[in-house]
Amino acid sequence: MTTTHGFPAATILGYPRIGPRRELKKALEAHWAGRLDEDGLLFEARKVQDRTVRRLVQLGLDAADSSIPADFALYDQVLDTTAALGALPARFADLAAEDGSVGTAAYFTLARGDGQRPPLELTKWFDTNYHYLVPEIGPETTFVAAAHQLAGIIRRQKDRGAVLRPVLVGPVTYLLLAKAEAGAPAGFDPLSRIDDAVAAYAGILAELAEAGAAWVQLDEPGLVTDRGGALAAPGGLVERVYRQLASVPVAAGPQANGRPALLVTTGYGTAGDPARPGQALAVLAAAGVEAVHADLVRGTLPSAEALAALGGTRLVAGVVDGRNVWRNHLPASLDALEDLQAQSGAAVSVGTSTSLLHVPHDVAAETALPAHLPAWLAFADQKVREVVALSRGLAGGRPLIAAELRRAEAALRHRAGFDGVTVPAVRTRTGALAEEDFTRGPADRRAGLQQERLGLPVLPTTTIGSFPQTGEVRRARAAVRSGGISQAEYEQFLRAEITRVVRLQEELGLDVLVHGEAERNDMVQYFAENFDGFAATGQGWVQSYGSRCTRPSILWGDVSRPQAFTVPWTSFAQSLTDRPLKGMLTGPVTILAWSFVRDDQPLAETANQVALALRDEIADLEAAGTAIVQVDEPALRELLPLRAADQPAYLDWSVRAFRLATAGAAEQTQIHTHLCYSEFGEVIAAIDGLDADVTSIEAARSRLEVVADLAYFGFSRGIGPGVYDIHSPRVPSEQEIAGLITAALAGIPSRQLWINPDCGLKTRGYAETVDSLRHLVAAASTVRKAVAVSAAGPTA
Ligand SMILES: Nc1nc2c(c(=O)[nH]1)N[C@@H](CNc1ccc(C(=O)N[C@@H](CCC(=O)N[C@@H](CCC(=O)N[C@@H](CCC(=O)O)C(=O)O)C(=O)O)C(=O)O)cc1)CN2
Ligand code: MET
Ligand SMILES: [Zn+2]
Repeated sequence: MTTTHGFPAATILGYPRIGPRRELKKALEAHWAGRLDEDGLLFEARKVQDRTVRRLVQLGLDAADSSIPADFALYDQVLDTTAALGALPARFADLAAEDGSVGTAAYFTLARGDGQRPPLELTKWFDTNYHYLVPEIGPETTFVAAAHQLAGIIRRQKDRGAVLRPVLVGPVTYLLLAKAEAGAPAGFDPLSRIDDAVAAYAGILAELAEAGAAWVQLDEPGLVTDRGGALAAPGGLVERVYRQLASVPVAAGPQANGRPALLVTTGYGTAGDPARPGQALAVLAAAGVEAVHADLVRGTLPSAEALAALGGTRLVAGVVDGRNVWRNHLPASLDALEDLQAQSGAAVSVGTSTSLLHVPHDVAAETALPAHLPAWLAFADQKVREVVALSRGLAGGRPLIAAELRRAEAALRHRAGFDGVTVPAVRTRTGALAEEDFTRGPADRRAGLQQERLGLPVLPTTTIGSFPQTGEVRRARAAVRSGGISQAEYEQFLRAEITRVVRLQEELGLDVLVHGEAERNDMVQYFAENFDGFAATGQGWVQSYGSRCTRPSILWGDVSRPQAFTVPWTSFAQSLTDRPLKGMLTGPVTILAWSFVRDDQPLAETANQVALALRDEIADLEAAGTAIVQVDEPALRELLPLRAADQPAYLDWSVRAFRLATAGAAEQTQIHTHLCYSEFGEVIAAIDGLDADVTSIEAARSRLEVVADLAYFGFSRGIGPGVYDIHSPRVPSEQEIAGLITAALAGIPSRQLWINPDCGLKTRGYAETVDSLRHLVAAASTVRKAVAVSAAGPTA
């Protein structure tokens, strides 16, 4: 399959790392729990690597021609790059070995902290549900060439007969994703360290060439953002960086004193200036890079002019979607590839739009999907086959893959005409929506009516919804799935669990209670399982961060809600207590963000269908007497387009979908929402636009920075900035929480302020949860007294 420049005709940017049966997840968690030593962990990790190489060869990639990426991060690929560069923040400086390299134990300390030192911060990888560890770069950060782990993998695979292509985050994206290390001078920009970083990358390239790598893949998705895109203009930073890296001659092997050939990838959008598609690729080509990749699913086709400018540089055309699970329309992809080939003059390889990290392993592992669905789908393994087929068709002509083209065409035709894909009743309903369906009465009038109904104290305390999902809860769910216990026994178990959680909250003295969400495997999957138009997978695990995975559901058809499903649990919980208890739903945007969504209609249309399904559930909760309903939107910020120009349209439809879900509620019904996993300062106007009566926001880690943004904006509704960081087992003291509440009161009037944790408690254990909530309630009570005194002060 090797052609000019020695680059393979078919490749993928990356492959799921967690293993088809989550082998790596299990090994990691056993290692962290002390049940598996480091050698045992690395042994398991190598097994997953070897299996990946074997499987990819089976699927049609070539083990000897660099078409298989060495993309084997134990925790996160950005952390791998931090480790290869030895770029440790000062608080972890002692973890580096003498040559600056980072061993396995140190690697996990960076990822997870060690009790005294907080770990690197986790944040969203572009607009996905994958989270990376944020590099912390200061004026003094050292950069070394210490890609020993990666070089070791390349050597070991070479001994086994495979020449793999090592993958690193490229230098520009690495520094764009970094934040300034604490203590750096105000305004310090990590990108100002680019020359030092590039020198280290050059050393890493030499190290990898010596280990036997013929090609190295540098991922530069940062170039598809506004900031990174501007750097890719002709004569800009990107050109300078790659000119420098490419200035060393290509030569692989021990003592070759050269570098591997370079593939620079640009997934998740259009690199460079979106008005000049392909220009950034031409810039990279001019700098001397041997191959460039374009995302042709999210990104735009390069212009003819840009293609002509590629010269001898190979184009890897990312036509197979790395982020969704729909079977590729192979005939259309082949048309696009043939056009590209004709226009560029240079050679075109076939690839994926991004790494396949975002999709599950294999459709064939699914045994319980509805019968019509498997033929419409492509998970990672099927996508590899698509890439290989397209590359054969491109090189050898259509007749060579006639059968594949026919099957793809037939599957897509079947999908387009299938019953549940277009449900007239659903269409009629969305077609008849009017402006009033998106609007409630004035917020201040609602607030008055709600307070009359609820009679809450000032600074009311509540939690975000879930209580710890203990092993017992998960085991009960696994048991009912496998038939070990009956449905009735499972429900009995859940009622006992709910009763315990309600009693605990009463004992703690919380003002607004929750039922604890014990019946939910995941806050999105649970809803998908109860809506029509969705399917859930059995083995479709996708890495979210570190060892944590989710099974995104597949939204394949028109969505509706056949019957109430949260009402029985909420009503049962409410029947146990006189305090108000929140109904708990996941919002439309988050349901879309964390599922694989149909690609045959605009997201906005699908969002309205999901919103109406939720609206029906809210109506049933109200009918059952529920006074407060929370509709979580933790992923509102996640789907925000990477380019500022695309953001207003997104914020418009996403906010409207939330309003459609909630605006049917009576004015006396208090609507809450919850947001987390992001900085929210920049979308406060949209949060205000949600028109929820009360909004809880993650804030504890940033010491309530969001309060200043809220005050500046003049946010006028109920607001609960988190005062307890639930992402760590640490128990905050009463004084610490009281301090945060007092700080919040500096920007938020007491009548608006709610007291709550940052997020749900499902990942925590009971011991720390109970102590922390005790401190939270006590702190609220102390500050409440102070507020009452000062309010009474002047007039008394
Ligand atoms: N969808 C989604 N995306 C999200 C979040 C989220 O909560 N949901 N939170 C943010 C952070 N991401 C996260 C992602 C996953 C987890 C997480 O805890 N995942 C669990 C799985 C949760 C789950 O689906 N559990 C199922 C299945 C659990 C399971 O593995 N069961 C065993 C058997 C049970 C046993 O014996 O323990 C099996 O099937 O093999 C259940 O409870 O029913 C894990 O990786 O371990 C946490 C945060 C952002 N994105
Ligand atoms: N209600 C949900 C919970 O408490 C909200 C989580 S946001 C990721 O778990
Ligand atoms: Zn949350």
